[in-house]
Amino acid sequence: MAFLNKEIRDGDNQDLTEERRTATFDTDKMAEVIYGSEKLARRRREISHAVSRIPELADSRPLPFLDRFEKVTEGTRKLSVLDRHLAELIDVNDNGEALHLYHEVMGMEGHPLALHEVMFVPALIGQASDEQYEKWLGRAKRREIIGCYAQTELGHGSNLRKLETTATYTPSTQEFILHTPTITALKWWPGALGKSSNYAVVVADLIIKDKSYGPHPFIVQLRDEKTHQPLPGITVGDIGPKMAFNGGDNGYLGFDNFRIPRENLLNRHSRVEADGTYVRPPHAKIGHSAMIRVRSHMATGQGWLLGHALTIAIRYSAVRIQGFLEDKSHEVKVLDYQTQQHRLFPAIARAYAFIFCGFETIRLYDQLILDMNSNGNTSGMADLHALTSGLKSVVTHFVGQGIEQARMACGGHGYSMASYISEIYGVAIGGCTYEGENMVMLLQLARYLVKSVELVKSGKANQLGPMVAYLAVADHKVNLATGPDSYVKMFQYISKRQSWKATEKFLKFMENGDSRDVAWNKTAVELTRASRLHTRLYIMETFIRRVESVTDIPVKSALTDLLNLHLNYELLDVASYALEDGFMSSNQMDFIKNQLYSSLEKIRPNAVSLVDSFQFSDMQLRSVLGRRDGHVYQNLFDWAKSSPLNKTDVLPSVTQYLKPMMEKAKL
Ligand SMILES: CC/C=C\C/C=C\C/C=C\C/C=C\C/C=C\C/C=C\CCCCC(=O)SCCNC(=O)CCNC(=O)[C@H](O)C(C)(C)COP(=O)(O)OP(=O)(O)OC[C@H]1O[C@@H](n2cnc3c(N)ncnc32)[C@H](O)[C@@H]1OP(=O)(O)O
Ligand SMILES: Cc1cc2nc3c(=O)[nH]c(=O)nc-3n(C[C@H](O)[C@H](O)[C@H](O)COP(=O)(O)OP(=O)(O)OC[C@H]3O[C@@H](n4cnc5c(N)ncnc54)[C@H](O)[C@@H]3O)c2cc1C
Repeated sequence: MAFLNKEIRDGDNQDLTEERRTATFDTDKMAEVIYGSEKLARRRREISHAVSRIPELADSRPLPFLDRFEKVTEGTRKLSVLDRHLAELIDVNDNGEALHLYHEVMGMEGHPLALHEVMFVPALIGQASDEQYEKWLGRAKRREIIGCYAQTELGHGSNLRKLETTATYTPSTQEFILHTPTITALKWWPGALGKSSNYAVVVADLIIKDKSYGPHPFIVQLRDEKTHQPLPGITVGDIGPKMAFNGGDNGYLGFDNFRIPRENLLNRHSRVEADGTYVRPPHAKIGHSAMIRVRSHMATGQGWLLGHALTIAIRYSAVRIQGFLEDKSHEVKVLDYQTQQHRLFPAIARAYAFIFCGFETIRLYDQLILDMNSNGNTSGMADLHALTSGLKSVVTHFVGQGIEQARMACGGHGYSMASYISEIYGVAIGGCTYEGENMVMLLQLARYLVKSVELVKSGKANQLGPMVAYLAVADHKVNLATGPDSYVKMFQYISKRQSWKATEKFLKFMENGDSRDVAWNKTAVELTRASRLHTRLYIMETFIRRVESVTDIPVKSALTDLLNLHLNYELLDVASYALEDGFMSSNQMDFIKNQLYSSLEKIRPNAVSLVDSFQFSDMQLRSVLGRRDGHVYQNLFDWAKSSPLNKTDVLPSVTQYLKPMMEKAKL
């Protein structure tokens, strides 16, 4: 018999199988929606299956038991095995397949190529001229060279204009001299810089004839291509252990008057002529394109990370039996508790929402690149910068929260590395910092919102882009019972009110004599609130659009339940903004709460199937609690027994220190 949930197998934990039997939709069809196409969803399954038949690609031991050195070695070993099998496993020209293969095999703890694919190659694609393409891109794509993206310094990350590494042009030799003038100018943090990369895109302050032209990207060789030794004038190394990503070698880098040829300034958009004449780019911030790209991809990537943690927590919650409801002779699955559902189901809805929203943002990014490359049109940059700044901040924050709730939802075992949730958490919350610290990026979006409100105030509402048009719309009372559009209208009211209030507060400080920067700082918390609300509205709208476009009726129906939960949960979370001026009534508040509780009940039978639809393999999850077959307890015991501490019954530390202490106490 064919089941709708495709994870059902003989011999699985019965409680989990029972959950899977109640699915109202086909999990393969849901996976098509999650991954955007039938082909990618199917290929993911095929690739996972093919990987499982190559024993060398398996982790040699559970990763939590490896020390840092072993993690780096293990990641590199697997990369070399992958390299031999790449063409048989995937279509190497298909990014979706490649991304899945790397996640499956390499996990999320970092590896030598992590930044090569994510930033080095994209920076070349976005910033290199045709000649530079010719010289570097092929080599990079074939991985003859391995690169990273070295921008952040020990003393500066957020404020790019103050990067201290200099690239001084010398017309007599037609070279740039890269130099690290102070300790704070050391590049610090770049992924895969410390030990793996032999090249980097280095962002440095361009100086010509004593004049600074601000940060520019240069391609720089760091190590000898044969020996891998750092070149003379280069100091490079690993920055040490981190909260997560410990299979990766985030690094430091210093230059001692290191010379590179003039052609190494990535000069698709701006260049320096032989005589030192500077040719400006068409848009001042076009050099930031590699960052915009990663920010555009983050919502989807982070949604998947949240999906990992929830797959573990939901499956485990169906297997974990504890406490009673009505029948005192049978303990229940912890998934039956309303508090457990409230902890986990809204996060499932967010994971789906972030993935869908991310796809839409990636399309906007791809369109911008097309426009820039085909006709030099950079007009979409400001909009996309504002949007992705807000999105990366809101999504990473909520994903962190959601993963932490997933951990707590697994009780004591969630705290064990056997759950693997702490690793997922460490990786995900890195996103709150990298690609722009969240507060800093929220304030970037706020600049855009304030400007938009100022346009409306000065009678130029017709110049507003579509995403902020609501800032000029007159207020109307909303009947929430009429469906998703009414929730959007209520959210628009809240978001608009906050943007206006924050802008007016900011303007008032200036009227009272504060400088723009001081007034901005005094309003900053209110401004970040406006940015969050605007971004949550965008996420809500994209979720609605995606669900409306689904054609498979059972899938659409299950997604509609998730969407309704999302709408009610989101509105409840921000209701105080509309309650304080009476725009929302207390009856409406009760309505939202009741809708939310009834959504939890509706979703309950599909909970396991909604996370199964992510189709993460056991290898990818690396979690004893989240195993597909639900056989948690025996495997937890086996996992614990494999701890290196259990190799002997009596540890040398006991013999050497503990026993003498105990013996002394006896005297
Ligand atoms: C294919 C897969 C891709 C990605 C993977 C995605 C997700 C991963 C998900 C899961 C992870 C799983 C595994 C992880 C594996 C690997 C890890 C992956 C990636 C890690 C990479 C990390 C790399 C880095 O962190 S690189 C360093 C990043 N650094 C920053 O982001 C610095 C932040 N600061 C800034 O960007 C700028 O300083 C600033 C934007 C804050 C200000 O810029 P600037 O000083 O230049 O501007 P101002 O003068 O203040 O403003 C003038 C106006 O210019 C506007 N502006 C600024 N920037 C832009 C822009 N880019 N475009 C357009 N306009 C811009 C600004 O708003 C001002 O406008 P106004 O009109 O005057 O208001
Ligand atoms: C896992 C990881 C991977 C990374 N990979 C790379 C990489 O590959 N390449 C690379 O170049 N870099 C990388 N980075 C560095 C990262 O991009 C920076 O750390 C990040 O941009 C934050 O900058 P910062 O460290 O200077 O933070 P800071 O700016 O020092 O932040 C400290 C505090 O100051 C606040 N703050 C700073 N400025 C303002 C402001 N104007 N207004 C209000 N508050 C402010 C922040 O909100 C924060 O609370 C990585 C970082 C991590 C954690």
